[in-house]
Amino acid sequence: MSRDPFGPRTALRADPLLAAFNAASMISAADVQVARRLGVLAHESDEQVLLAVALAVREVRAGSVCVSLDDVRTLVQAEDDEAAEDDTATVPTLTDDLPWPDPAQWRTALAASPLVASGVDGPADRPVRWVDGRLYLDRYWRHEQTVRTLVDERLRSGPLTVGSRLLADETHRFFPSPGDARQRLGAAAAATSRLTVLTGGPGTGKTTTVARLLAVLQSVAGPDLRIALAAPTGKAAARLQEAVRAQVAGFEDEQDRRRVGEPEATTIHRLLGWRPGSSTRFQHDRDHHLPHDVVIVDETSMVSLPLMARLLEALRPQARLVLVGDPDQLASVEAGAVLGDLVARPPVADGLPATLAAVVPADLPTDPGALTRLRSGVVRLETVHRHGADIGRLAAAVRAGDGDQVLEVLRSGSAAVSFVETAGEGPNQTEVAAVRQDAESAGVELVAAARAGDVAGALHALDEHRLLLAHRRGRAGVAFWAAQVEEWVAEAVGAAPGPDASWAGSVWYPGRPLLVTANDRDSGLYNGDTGVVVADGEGGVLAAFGDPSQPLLVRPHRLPSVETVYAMTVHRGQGSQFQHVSLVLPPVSSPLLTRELFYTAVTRARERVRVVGTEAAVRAAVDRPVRRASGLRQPLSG
Ligand SMILES: Nc1ncnc2c1ncn2[C@@H]1O[C@H](COP(=O)(O)OP(=O)(O)OP(=O)(O)O)[C@@H](O)[C@H]1O
Repeated sequence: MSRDPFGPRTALRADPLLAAFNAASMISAADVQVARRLGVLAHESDEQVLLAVALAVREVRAGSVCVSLDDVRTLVQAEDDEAAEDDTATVPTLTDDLPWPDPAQWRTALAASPLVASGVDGPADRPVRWVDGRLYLDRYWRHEQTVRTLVDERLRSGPLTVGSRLLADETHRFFPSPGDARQRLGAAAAATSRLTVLTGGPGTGKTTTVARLLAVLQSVAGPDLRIALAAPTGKAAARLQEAVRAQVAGFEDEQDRRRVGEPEATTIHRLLGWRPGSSTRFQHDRDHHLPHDVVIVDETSMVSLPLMARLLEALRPQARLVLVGDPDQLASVEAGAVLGDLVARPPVADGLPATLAAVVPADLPTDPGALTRLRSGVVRLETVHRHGADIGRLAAAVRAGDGDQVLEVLRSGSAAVSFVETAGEGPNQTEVAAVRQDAESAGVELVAAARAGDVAGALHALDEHRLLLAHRRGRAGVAFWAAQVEEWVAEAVGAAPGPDASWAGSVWYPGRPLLVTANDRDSGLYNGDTGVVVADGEGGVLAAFGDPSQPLLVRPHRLPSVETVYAMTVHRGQGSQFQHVSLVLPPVSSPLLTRELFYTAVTRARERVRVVGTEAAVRAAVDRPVRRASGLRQPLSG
């Protein structure tokens, strides 16, 4: 990539080695500055060391916990990089042409540097740490060590005592059918282990398992267990609470309903006692434990390494922790992919399969991989209960990284999955016709319901079709496409019978789809919530959010900051589902085009997903799993 030598992305006065990597976009000017400043403080001027530090800073910015020198030449990801927000950013591909230091010399220089603490037991006061071929900013090393140590302690601490017979009866009572084996196993694991990781794709019954698990736990280890439900975002917490309460209300036995009550869910930050002004210190910490006996976290894929470290520290050692999520989705915006790491790491304890064999012997997995993961407390739900087998097949092929299979499903002519194969990198007007049709018909329905004051109808119409993009800006970004959809809808609504001209010019026009962009406790709205402006029947308007059967209604002047949402990024869509999804892929060169992005996007669809782009873009996405470097997946040497 050519670079303006005086532009803001160019590091001035950089040493030749750092300058070469900066010029190739492998490290930013800010990465170079941090490395240089640390070098000055520690009296380190060896350019090889400073380059490694700059790469470590860059990697944390891109979501990794450390930089692995073995993999560094193939590093290409810039998942949530500021620079990658618009679609002019490209994947750096020049890695082999760069003046890489000799690997052996590089390692020797790092191990001997006064800037670097070498090994697990190296000095505690150095800003950078070198362990098993990985270089960490020391703060991230400490977060990782906290997670490793506390997770291992939980897994090694032996089973919790509960009556095996009662547990077997209760798991079978709540998960009665033969097809519920994994859900039974998950519930039994959560009752006996201090750490359970419950994973599965969309619609595999994770939330259902959580709700029934609450009843099982109260029955076998209660009755008055203090249980916390939490999620990384306010929106995810609100959804969890709603889904769990709906499940509990459906329990047949009144005693079960009473035992579980009406659980509240909150954000992890609020659970830990967030202190305004500090993102790292909480009221509950290693010295002031949470009072809960059970903590269940949903959407754990979005939890960063630092936050997971704080949560683990704040738990009482004897409490049960259940982490629920889909590790194949996009990881947290901040560094780390803890859920994925916990699923992939080698087991540190043996006991759980034997404990569970005494409770649910017929439900133990026979597949060796699943049995190995069970030793780390991991139970994966595999059966998809929602309809949409073709979307499931597509998602499975994406997870498996099988580009041929992905294209076969996309081209299969299925009613649920379609592929608009574009001639160029962006779709032309003809290629975009089907997206336009869906966006228009959803928009017309939305406006009609909103004008009629039909809140439930408007909220249903809001989730009818969603256009998802990788980028915020640029030709393949949200800003461009949202304006396009708004224009289409305005034209379609203008042509529809009976438009109501009295709203013309108002920003609060009925049918305006809203995205909340800040948390607001007063109104009960969270960053990421979507809603719609509806007529109140008295000449005014209300904004409606949430569950169509129990909507939250807010007067416009009480709203926190909102945007119009005719399209959104896949990141924004994470945690939500829509009837129909259209995904417009960015160019092959986009660093955001990854397997996780593609998987997250297609699994947002309940009924139908349409992918718009080139075959090359589909293959590139499937071939590029985001590799967030971390040491959690490897055992420590010595
Ligand atoms: N054992 C089961 N038998 C039959 N239906 C089930 C079972 N478990 C869950 N379901 C149903 O499957 C659907 C999806 O379940 P649930 O919402 O719990 O999945 P999930 O994994 O949490 O999905 P998502 O991640 O999309 O929120 C629900 O309609 C639920 O009632």
